[in-house]
Amino acid sequence: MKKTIAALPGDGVGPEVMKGAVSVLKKVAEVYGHEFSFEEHLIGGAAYDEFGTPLPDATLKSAGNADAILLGAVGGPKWDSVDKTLRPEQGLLKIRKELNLYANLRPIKVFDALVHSSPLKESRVSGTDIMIIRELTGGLYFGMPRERRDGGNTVVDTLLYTREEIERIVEVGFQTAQVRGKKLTSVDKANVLESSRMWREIVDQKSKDYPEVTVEHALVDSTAMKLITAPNDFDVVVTENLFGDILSDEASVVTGSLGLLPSASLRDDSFGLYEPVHGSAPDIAGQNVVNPLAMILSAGMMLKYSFGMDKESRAVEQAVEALLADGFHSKDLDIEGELLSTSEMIEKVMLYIK
Ligand SMILES: NC(=O)C1=CN([C@@H]2O[C@H](COP(=O)(O)OP(=O)(O)OC[C@H]3O[C@@H](n4cnc5c(N)ncnc54)[C@H](O)[C@@H]3O)[C@@H](O)[C@H]2O)C=CC1
Ligand SMILES: CC(C)CC(=O)C(=O)O
Ligand SMILES: [Mg+2]
Repeated sequence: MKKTIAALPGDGVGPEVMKGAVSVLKKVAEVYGHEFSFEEHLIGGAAYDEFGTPLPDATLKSAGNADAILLGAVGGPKWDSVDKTLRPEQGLLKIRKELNLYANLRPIKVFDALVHSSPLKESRVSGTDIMIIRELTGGLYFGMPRERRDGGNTVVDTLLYTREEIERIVEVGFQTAQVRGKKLTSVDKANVLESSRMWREIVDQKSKDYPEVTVEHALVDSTAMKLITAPNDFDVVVTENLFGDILSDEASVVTGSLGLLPSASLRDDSFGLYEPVHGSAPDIAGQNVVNPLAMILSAGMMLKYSFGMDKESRAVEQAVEALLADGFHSKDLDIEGELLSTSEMIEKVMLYIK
């Protein structure tokens, strides 16, 4: 199969991990007889430095015309004083919104080789396999107004959702639960927030269409605790933008490292944007120590969700699983075995692709 992939490395560790995704995909193409071409474009702070905007029109246009998008990460202290509308993170929010990528899938899977490395009890984390489905184009990150008033002494952010926005993400939650363990945990703050109360109503209405799915409503604060104390109790979690952002970083503790979590941002066709859950990690950027596996696993998700290449996607996941089982690891992973640099990890994944 021939596919064009937009590669947007971004800032900080973004370019380092992007090299991993591109190299591994080239290896997959060679082994499985595909033709992948990569078009690289600037986004985030790198784009701001070059063009004065974190999402140049050319980047948006070619990314939108590609078969799928890979994105590294954006942001960093270098752009702290940039006007708020031009900050690197605004480029990321805008590409998600413009391309209508409203469903963010964040698998939280504990690899057998890493159950010891989790700071949590081994018996708790073993076998954990959660799919967090985060609404990605609404809520607090997008609602207007968002401003300072009264000479800067009052601030406003707006949590706004339409019924349609909630319905479509809740539908993704039910459909995912239907083909997985048939359990859906809907996470909200319905004891306080009006948006959460409507969210609950919609989940209850939709549950009538999915009688086989067991639905549980949970408040976000106690869910944050249970994700750590009983991660195995969760299967599919559906939640709004901010809660999903926070809970997924938290859930990375269960897996052993934030550097292991991939994500897919999808809409209703097969098009998608694939990026690690982590950010630009400026504290370790340029040191060849960042864990490239979250980005590589995101490329693996792209093969499955955008290209329908299930066996190729499995090959990527199995390569990662096998090299970890053999003890090869980056600095963030606390396991026995051989410590590798980022570029050595990438080479190793390529060798394990079968
Ligand atoms: N999708 C994106 O582009 C995102 C961008 N950001 C931006 O990234 C910048 C830094 O944000 P932080 O809060 O520090 O979050 P971060 O996710 O970049 O880093 C948090 C901590 O985890 C470590 N870490 C992250 N990824 C790692 C990996 N693959 N391997 C090893 N260690 C890893 C970092 O070194 C750091 O200590 C900010 O400008 C923020 O806005 C944050 C989250 C997502
Ligand atoms: C710009 C932020 C919303 C990025 C982030 O933290 C995320 O999507 O996980
Ligand atoms: Mg985040």
